[in-house]
Amino acid sequence: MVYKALTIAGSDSGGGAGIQADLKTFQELEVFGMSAITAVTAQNTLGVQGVYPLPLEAVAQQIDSVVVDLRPHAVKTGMLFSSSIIHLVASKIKEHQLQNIVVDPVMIAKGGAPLLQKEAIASLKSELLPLADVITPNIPEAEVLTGMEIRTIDDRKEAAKALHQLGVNYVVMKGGHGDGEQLVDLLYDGVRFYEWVSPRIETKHTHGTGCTFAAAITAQLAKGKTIYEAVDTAKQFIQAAIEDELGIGQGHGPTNHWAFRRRQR
Ligand SMILES: Nc1ncnc2c1ncn2[C@@H]1O[C@H](COP(=O)(O)OP(=O)(O)OP(=O)(O)O)[C@@H](O)[C@H]1O
Ligand SMILES: Cc1ncc(CO)c(N)n1
Repeated sequence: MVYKALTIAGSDSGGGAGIQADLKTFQELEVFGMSAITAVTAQNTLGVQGVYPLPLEAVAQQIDSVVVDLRPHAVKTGMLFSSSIIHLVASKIKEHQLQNIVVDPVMIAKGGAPLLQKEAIASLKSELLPLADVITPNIPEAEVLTGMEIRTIDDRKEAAKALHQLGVNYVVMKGGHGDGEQLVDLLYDGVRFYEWVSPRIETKHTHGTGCTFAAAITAQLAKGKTIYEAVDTAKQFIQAAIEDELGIGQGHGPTNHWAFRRRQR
């Protein structure tokens, strides 16, 4: 059986985040990766130098082309940029009855460059989240989506419940932006909370951690793994990718997408 996953996201010319991180991660986890590019960014480890959204027609056609011929087992969304792209992606998910939808609600790049227009947040909540099986916000994204201030682990749990209420089946709240030496990632399935606690790795090379983590979840769901198994593997994947740093670029470098595979030997 060949498992297939589609990423609908922005291109990161620097190769560490966006479409490139997703495809590399799918490949490393032995899932055939396909893409529909929403925007091209000129980007490197120092920041985002340019953002060029594609015409809606180009985004629609890429999704149609992939789906009618190569039907994916799972779909990940990343940088969607505008409310019109969000509207389009939501209608394509419905039209093609796509399954295992993982929404990474990408809003800003590490250096602060906006990857989602402010006015698109309402469409993200009302149009895309009700179709999502999984959402993978970091803490600032969860704050924007819920309007809540998140300080404690209990706050994170309240926010996860609020996101679940918007129609998402599984909320995976990433803990990279928390403070303290321990990192806590949470999974909420509407009934129970599951936690992954790990030591914070001291490094500046964390460009694309969020994309890579969500892509690993998507790849595992494509293979039919449960959400718990998918998050567990994604956690090991990102841990290895941060630990075995490549140390490339002058700024916040990319993670190491082949580290997890090498450790399996
Ligand atoms: N310094 C770190 N040490 C260990 N794990 C980390 C570190 N930073 C992030 N992670 C892990 O990486 C994953 C992504 O988390 P994070 O909250 O950084 O996502 P993000 O902010 O969306 O990333 P980005 O926007 O850079 O793509 C989580 O599983 C998190 O626990
Ligand atoms: C294209 C793209 N998507 C997502 C992110 C978030 O890391 C980024 N920096 N660039």
